[in-house]
Amino acid sequence: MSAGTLNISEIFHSIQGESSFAGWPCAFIRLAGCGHGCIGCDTAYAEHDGIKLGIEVVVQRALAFRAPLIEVTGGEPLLQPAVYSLMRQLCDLEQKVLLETGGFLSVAEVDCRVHKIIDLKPPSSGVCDQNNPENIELALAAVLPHRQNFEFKIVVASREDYEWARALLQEHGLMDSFTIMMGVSFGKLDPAELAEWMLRDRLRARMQLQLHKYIWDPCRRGV
Ligand SMILES: C[S@@+](CC[C@H](N)C(=O)[O-])C[C@H]1O[C@@H](n2cnc3c(N)ncnc32)[C@H](O)[C@@H]1O
Ligand SMILES: Nc1nc2[nH]cc(C(=O)O)c2c(=O)[nH]1
Ligand code: SF4
Ligand SMILES: [Mg+2]
Repeated sequence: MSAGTLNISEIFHSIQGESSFAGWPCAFIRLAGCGHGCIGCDTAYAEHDGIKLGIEVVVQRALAFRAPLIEVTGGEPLLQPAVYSLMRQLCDLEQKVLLETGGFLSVAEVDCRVHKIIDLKPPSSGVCDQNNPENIELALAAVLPHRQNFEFKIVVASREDYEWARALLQEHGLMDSFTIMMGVSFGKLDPAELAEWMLRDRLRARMQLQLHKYIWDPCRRGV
């Protein structure tokens, strides 16, 4: 693909279902392709090739929704070199840009204005050993105001995952400095269980449910 082209799975307008921005109307740019292979990924369809679009077309289609947020997600967006220019151009156009990334690639080259929502994959994902430690280092080294553009998300499917997450968060002191979102792997863990674990431990983290899966059919694409 040429430097200014992106492989796009879908561009859609929905209610932001995840992260500390949940509930806001949001334009989504879902890039195609990943290959990371998380067990339980709910977006396997994005693995397959999408349509090739120039950055300027992607920008115009996203802006056309006139939403307060634009989220770049996937698949794994950071696998495509042109995504960095896309996010920079959206920021230059005064857009509030969110990035959803799987945590295995460094966010070092992402524009500091982008709000980075970085997954920390737990043992049940099967890719726990591929979490990139540089992303925690970058977050801890960041100074205000850019430090507030780091957010971490952990999607748990078991008590083992939860205890792994609690230990990791405590080891790096992440709960003292960053928004930590914790959610359940959809249908695999009762949200009430996670809630009770978090309350009992007085975990300084925020629980999320994937709002869009309660508004629409949980398997529906484009929402
Ligand atoms: C589909 S991924 C795409 C962006 C990026 N590849 C990543 O993993 O963050 C977006 C978010 O959906 C979450 N997710 C994927 N499958 C899920 C599931 N079955 N239940 C709950 N969240 C899920 C991921 O953990 C991630 O936070
Ligand atoms: N409504 C809605 N909100 C989302 N937040 C993150 C999503 C994702 O798939 O990255 C997502 C999604 O797929 N839909
Ligand atoms: S990194 Fe994200 S898109 Fe890729 S398999 Fe994992 S959850 Fe799915
Ligand atoms: Mg999704």
